[in-house]
Amino acid sequence: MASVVVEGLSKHFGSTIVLQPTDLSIEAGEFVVIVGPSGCGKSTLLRLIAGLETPSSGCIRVDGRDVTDAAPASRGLAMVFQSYALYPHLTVAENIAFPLRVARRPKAEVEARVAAAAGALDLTALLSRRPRALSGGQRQRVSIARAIVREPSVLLLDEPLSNLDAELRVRMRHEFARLHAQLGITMIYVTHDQLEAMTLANRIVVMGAGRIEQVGEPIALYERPATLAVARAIGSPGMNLMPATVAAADDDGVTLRLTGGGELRAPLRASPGMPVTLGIRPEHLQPSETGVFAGKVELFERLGPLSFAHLGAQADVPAVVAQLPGDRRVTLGETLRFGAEPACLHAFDPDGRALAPASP
Ligand SMILES: Nc1ncnc2c1ncn2[C@@H]1O[C@H](COP(=O)(O)OP(=O)(O)OP(=O)(O)O)[C@@H](O)[C@H]1O
Repeated sequence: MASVVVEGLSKHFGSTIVLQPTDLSIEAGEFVVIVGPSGCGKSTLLRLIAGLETPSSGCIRVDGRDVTDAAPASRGLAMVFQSYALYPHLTVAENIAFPLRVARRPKAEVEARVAAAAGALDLTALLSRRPRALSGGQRQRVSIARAIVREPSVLLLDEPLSNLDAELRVRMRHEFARLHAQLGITMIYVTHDQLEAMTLANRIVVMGAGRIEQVGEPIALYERPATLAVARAIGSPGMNLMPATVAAADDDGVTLRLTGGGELRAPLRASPGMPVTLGIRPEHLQPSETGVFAGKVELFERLGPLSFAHLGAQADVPAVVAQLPGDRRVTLGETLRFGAEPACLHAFDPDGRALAPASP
């Protein structure tokens, strides 16, 4: 395993800036997940680290060694792609062995390493099959085995599960967690999937429009998103966001006035008069006779253990999604009203930065 450090790394294609100068430091053995909206530059960052793109500026170090100008194969990294890119005419064993054959490793070493990689990915019984005789999940496991067979110090994964069905995604998610624990390898993993990010990552990197918005432990990003983009990226269903104004401020916090009406106290720091975006997660809304979040139920989703009520916007209240217990009965068109604990409220300034706590 190895550390990966990028400094001032940027990429533009012609006049289009795809990645602003970026710093990121990943420790040896860490599992880092990169999330962010489509087109924000996640794959570009991964491809730059892999050496599949040439940076416009900056440098990349793997375990302290500057690899910015090194060929991909000499960086000590391996990459797993969304499309498994297996050779259809080769067996599973031959596919896994391929990188070792290209590197002209001795036969006995190839056999031993293929057996070890196949064992780690539970593929031993399938070694003589060809890819067309495998399920999607098995194919993806072969592509991972092929990536780890050279014992890379860092494994880069670009949306490795996005071609799989929901059940397989869950199984493979567990595989990745197990593989990381077993091999202790540094992993950098790009995904759109909330659950993959929250459950697999030691740290999540949230990207937005060509730059890193925030880096931190999953629960820290969930509890204290530093920007509006992070608030949107972490949590499912997403945080409810609505316009408000700072009506008053004192040492204990602020009074926020919703644009449509209604006031809330929050232990945050801001100047009176400032327009803000108020944020509250669906799971933090509590049924309350006097709450300011209210509306008619337009959509009700029952997931079993819990439910989500989507309340339509009214003249004086914004649209919100609220989480309810799974056994709660709700009729469409019924009016529900919710309040929230002040400590659960988030607010973001006009530049999208989270307001600081009133007492740090
Ligand atoms: N070779 C290229 N030439 C021009 N623009 C490119 C090139 N490759 C990528 N881009 C642009 O760079 C931006 C970032 O692309 P990238 O694939 O890194 O995004 P992403 O966050 O991985 O997106 P997604 O989640 O949809 O895969 C996109 O707007 C894309 O169109």
